[in-house]
Amino acid sequence: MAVRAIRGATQIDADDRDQVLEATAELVRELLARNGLTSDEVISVILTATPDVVSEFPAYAARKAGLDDVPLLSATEIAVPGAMPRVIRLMAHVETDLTRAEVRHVYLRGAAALRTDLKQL
Ligand SMILES: C=C(O[C@@H]1C=C(C(=O)O)C=C[C@H]1O)C(=O)O
Repeated sequence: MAVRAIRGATQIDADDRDQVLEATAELVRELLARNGLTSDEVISVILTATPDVVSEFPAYAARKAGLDDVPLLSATEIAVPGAMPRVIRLMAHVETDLTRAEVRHVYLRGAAALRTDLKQL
């Protein structure tokens, strides 16, 4: 069993609380499913939102999505001029037998355009 880091991101259409809740839940769900994980194997998750997203804490959304006993933290992504708007990102540390090469990073919706270099299944 090793500790691995998994990245993910998604994009919402507007800074709307329901969209933050729903898109973050989808991101958490896909991260767990694509990597064969349960919440018991998640050590911690840091979530960021671009500065234009203030309607809800992504960490709250992740807890509501099932990570209820996982340490979570929300933070703001830096405001790089011209960067993609309304993006919620996550970095999860997990315990898994997956090798680093087997880990599936999860880029959903418009955020898929951020990392076209990553293999996605
Ligand atoms: C490209 C992304 O956005 C930014 C760039 C990153 C990178 O180059 O690794 C990571 C997070 C963000 O600061 C991303 O989320 O993957």
